[in-house]
Amino acid sequence: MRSVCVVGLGLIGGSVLRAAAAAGRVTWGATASTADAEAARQDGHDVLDLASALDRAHSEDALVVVAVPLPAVEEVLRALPANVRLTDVVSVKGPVADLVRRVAPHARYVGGHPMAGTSSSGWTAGRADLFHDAAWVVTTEDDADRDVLTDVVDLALAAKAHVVPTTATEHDAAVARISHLPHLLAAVLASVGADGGPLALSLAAGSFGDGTRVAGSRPELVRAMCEGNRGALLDAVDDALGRLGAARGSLASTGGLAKTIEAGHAARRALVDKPTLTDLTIDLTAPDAPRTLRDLGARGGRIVALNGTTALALTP
Ligand SMILES: O=C(O)C(=O)C[C@]1(C(=O)O)C=C[C@@H](O)C=C1
Repeated sequence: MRSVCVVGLGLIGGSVLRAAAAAGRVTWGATASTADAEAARQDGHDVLDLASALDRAHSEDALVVVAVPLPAVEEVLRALPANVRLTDVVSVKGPVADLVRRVAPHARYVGGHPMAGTSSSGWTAGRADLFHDAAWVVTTEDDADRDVLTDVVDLALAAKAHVVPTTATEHDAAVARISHLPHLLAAVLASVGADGGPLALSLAAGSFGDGTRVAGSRPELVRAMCEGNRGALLDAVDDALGRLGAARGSLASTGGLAKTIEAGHAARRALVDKPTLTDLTIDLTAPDAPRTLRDLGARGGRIVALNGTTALALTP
């Protein structure tokens, strides 16, 4: 079992460290936050300064997991020893891959992104079970290091997530729609509601609470996430504005909103209805493995188990 070094011990990094430790891995971490470091140590985890944590990762051939916000990634990459096994959990993949190519081209990098979180932050908000049943994206570019790909899949499965393979570009376009746009819409919705005054807020119930939950996240983290995916997010915002404009038009002219509401209802049902899955075995070391995995991800398939060099995957 590969050892795991987590850099950044906030909600996500702290949860990765806990999950890996709970799965029996040797783990240690590093963080620039004194509060997170103290809290993690109090919970019995090994927290080192960044240089020592990375040195140890190098000498023990561990997997380094970068779990800091995008604006802080470059500094961590600059501190990396040569040829280290590297992944990250940042919510955009293209910009991180570009940084790795520019700043740490020697790193053996495969991007990752667990699709789980809460609106809380910091070590104390983390949980070992945060990733249970969550999707954990693994980027499978054609030149992906097969060994590190296996390490990242293995870590995700140890955290009881399932792995969704895709490319950085496809990932960024997808999360713009299902994560970054919702964060932006939640911020807008929260402001619109609050501007309704004390009466409106005193009446706020399920729909307003659900729709604005993530507006409670730390603003600088949401900002880093959205700005880091600017191009894809602008496309998603344009799409949303177009649909909102059409809905406004039909509400104003005919009073009929049926099309918008029925389309949304069908889309939501498709999200909730689980596809039927069948077993499939993939050799992760095969030359065409990245492409095979990407095809699987594009069809809504996922990796749910690893057996040596093979992944047992389920596909619709
Ligand atoms: O559930 C939440 O609070 C989240 O915001 C989690 C969420 C999302 O669903 O948008 C946010 C960012 C992560 O990169 C992945 C998942």
